[in-house]
Amino acid sequence: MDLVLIEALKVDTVIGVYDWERTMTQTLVLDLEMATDIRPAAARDAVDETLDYAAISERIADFGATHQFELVETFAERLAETLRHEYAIAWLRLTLRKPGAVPAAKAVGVRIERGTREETN
Ligand SMILES: Nc1nc2c(c(=O)[nH]1)N=C([C@H](O)[C@@H](O)CO)CN2
Repeated sequence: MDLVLIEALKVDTVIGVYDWERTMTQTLVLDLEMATDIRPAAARDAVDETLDYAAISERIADFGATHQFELVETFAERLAETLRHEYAIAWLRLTLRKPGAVPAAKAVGVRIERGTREETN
């Protein structure tokens, strides 16, 4: 199965478990792999035959701007549900990092995989 990628996408959102985090926007960094067969799009050279990474990046930015969660787990799960509902994504791997949350770490976060990844030639 082929993958459409979005790497190191910055997403501004209100997120965190502490009171001080509820009054400010923080930036999450997102990596997304989405399984799809790219051959129809390649054959026709047509963006409407594939997962449009520009449109999906805008959708993710809008999701961040319109939702507030405490946990990165909740953000990841709800975003994955939303994308799989709105786009033909059979399988995805979403990595969500919260840079600076643990000063001694480069980043902390979660990685989830949802759906079924079919292997094709
Ligand atoms: N597994 C998680 N642990 C923690 C989270 C989280 O979202 N998932 N969040 C926090 C705080 O919001 C922290 O990021 C503030 O610096 C702590 N642990």
